[in-house]
This record gives sequence, structure tokens and C-alpha cells, in this order.
Amino acid sequence: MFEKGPKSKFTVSIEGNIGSGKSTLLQHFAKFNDVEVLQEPVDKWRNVRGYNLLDLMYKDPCRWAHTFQTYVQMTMMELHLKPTSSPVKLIERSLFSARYCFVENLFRGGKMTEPEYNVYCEWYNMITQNLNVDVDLIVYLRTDPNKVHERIRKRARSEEQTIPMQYLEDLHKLHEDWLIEKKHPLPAPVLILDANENLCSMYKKFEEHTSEILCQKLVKNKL
Ligand SMILES: Cc1cc2cn([C@H]3C[C@H](O)[C@@H](CO)O3)c(=O)nc2[nH]1
Repeated sequence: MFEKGPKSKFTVSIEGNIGSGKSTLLQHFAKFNDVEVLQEPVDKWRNVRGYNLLDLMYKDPCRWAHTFQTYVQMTMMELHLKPTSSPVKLIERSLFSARYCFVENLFRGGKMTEPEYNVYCEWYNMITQNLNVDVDLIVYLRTDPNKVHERIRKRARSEEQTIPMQYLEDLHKLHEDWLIEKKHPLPAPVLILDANENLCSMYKKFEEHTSEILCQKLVKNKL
């Protein structure tokens, strides 16, 4: 159907539960000049021609989850496909965590009907089979649900204040099923970081792993 475009640059997706420290990790990498950092387009999700889809989804998930996730899928596709002059591209989450963590959670939780889930999955299959949305490394910020619950309180993003603990536990389990148990297709090798620690010790860990993450690029380019 489509010609898959040229091979993408070394692409890393940062995965983890809500409040797992992804934005902190991405800010750390933003200071390197040969890395392009693409954060989750949350501001787009909060204003789609005047509608805050994120808020609608949390307020009435049965009515809005499919609408929201369909738009998320389009905006994540844009991140994957965005050309870059940098040798390394870091994206916050991915089409893959959208499908195997968030949408799976909403469907299993009865917030998305089966026809909605099927239509979403048809789109997902068409996009991933026909377009060059590959990633080369997944960095999993592994956290304990209690820890992220506490951070979400502190961060105080308005739409998230009503997220129940059960939702975070379910999302955690789906990240573990995908990235640790490998129950769903894994598009790349996974680097697991324990992200329960406080920020300054996490920075040190990021420093250690930065060379590992960036030198993966060399490995890939040599191949
Ligand atoms: C790919 C993807 C990201 C993503 C984020 N979210 C929510 C979780 C957070 O409250 C907020 C920002 O990550 O959006 C979601 O419901 N579905 C998603 N799918």
C-alpha cells in the first residue's frame, strides 16, 4: 500500500506509567546536541479545536476514551514519522505503549466497546505494517504504582487528580506484561531503569546509562 520510507535515525522510546519520571529523563537528554527530544504532545490532547480531550476522557471514559486514543494515535504517529537531522531521536512513549498499555487497559476495563477497540486495532495494524514507525531501543522507567500515585498528587496536573489507584495498578501490570513478560510484540530491546528513587539519584543513573543509550546508535549505524 505505501512504500516504507528511508530507515529512521536511531530512535529511542521512553516508556513508563503516569508519573514515572519520563519528562525528567527527557529534560536530561535535551542538553545533548546530537539528540532530538520529542515529548508527548499533551498540549495538543488538551486543545483539539477548543476541546480538552484529555479532560473529557478522564471525566467520562466510556464516552470519550476511543475518541481520545484515536487522536493520541495520530499525534504519536507524527512523532514517529517526524524527520530529524539529529543522529538520535528520543520520543516520549510510542504507538506501541498506546496500543498495548493504554488502549488495552481501557478495553479490558470496559471503557471502550469491542467495535471501538477493533477499529482502533485496524488502524494500528495498517500504520505499523505500512509506515516506518520503528524504534531501536525502549527505555522502561519501572516504578511502583504507590510511588507514581504520590508523584501525580505532587505534580497536580488538574485532569489527573481523580485517577484511582486501581487504574495505575492496571497500567503498571500492562507495562510489565509487555516489557518484562514480553506478552505482546516488542519492537526493540528494553533497557530497564528502576525509577522509584528520588530525582537526583535518578539523574546519576541516567548519566550512567546515557553512554549505553547513545552508543547503541553506533552499534546500529555500524550494522
Ligand atoms: C501513547 C499514549 C500516551 C498516553 C497518555 N495518556 C494519559 C496519561 C496521562 O494522564 C496523560 C499524559 O501522559 O495522558 C493516555 O491516557 N493514553 C496515552 N497513550
